[in-house]
This record gives sequence, structure tokens and C-alpha cells, in this order.
Amino acid sequence: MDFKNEWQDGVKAAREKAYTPYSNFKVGAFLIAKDGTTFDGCNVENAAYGDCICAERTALVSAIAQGYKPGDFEALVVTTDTPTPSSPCGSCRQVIKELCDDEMPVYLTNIKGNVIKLTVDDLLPLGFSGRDLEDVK
Ligand SMILES: O=c1ccn([C@H]2C[C@H](O)[C@@H](CO)O2)c(=O)[nH]1
Ligand SMILES: [Zn+2]
Repeated sequence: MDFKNEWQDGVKAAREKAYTPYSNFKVGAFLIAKDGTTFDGCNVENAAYGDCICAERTALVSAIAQGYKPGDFEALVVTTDTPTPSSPCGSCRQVIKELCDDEMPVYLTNIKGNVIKLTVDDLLPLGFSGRDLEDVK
């Protein structure tokens, strides 16, 4: 699926909801399901800094909580207000791999409109997954 301009409006609106009193680094995520339903994600920080959660994970967790399943997703868009798009952290990469197909596109954007297209496999090559657990003796 190619990038759609309306996704950029969606991810910008999601970013506006970020709760970032500590870093003031707002991240938006916009997850598009194959049935056209979309899920907003934003980072939600905490005074206990280690309990901050990223935008990518809030979008994915929201979709799962609303009954969507791995394999239901078509694309994920992320945005930051940075000169070049920033890239998901390691924890998000692992969660994206768990819930999205390896070939699913991930669009890294910034609010001025730069777009970098990657896949889940690009973000976490040779990643650990449930398939590895099947090899247990
Ligand atoms: O991919 C990322 C990287 C960081 N953050 C958030 C976590 C924290 O709130 C802030 C600074 O790390 O940005 C995200 O939402 N997604
Ligand atoms: Zn993250």
C-alpha cells in the first residue's frame, strides 16, 4: 500500500495528543487496519521516566484492545517534529514485529512532510518471534 496524504493528517492529529511534560518530544503514530479502521497513538510520559510509553505501542495496543489481531494491519505511520524523521526505539520494534507482518510498510515522517518507507523486517532484521519458540524441545 502506497502512502496516502490523509495518513499524514491523521498522524499529525495523533501527535497533538501526546502527553510529554518531561521531554516535550511529541511523537504521533497512525495505524491503518486492512478494513480501513485507523488507530491513533501518542507517547504518554510518566514522572517515573521508565514508565513512559511510546506512540507506536499505544497505537498497536489500542487496536488489539479493540479486537484487532496480528495480520489485520496494512501500514503504520510515525511522525515527529524533527529535521529528519526519527526512528522507533528497540522496544517498539519488538512489539511491531509481534503484531505486524514482516512485509508491512512503516512510514517514518516528520511534520514538514518528509517520508521514509521501511518494512517491519527492515526495522528488526533477524528478530526474535514466536516462530523461534516453536523450536523448543
Ligand atoms: O520511537 C519512539 C521514540 C521515543 N518516543 C517517545 C518516548 C518518550 O516519551 C519521548 C522521548 O524518548 O519520545 C516515542 O514515542 N517513540
Ligand atoms: Zn518506542
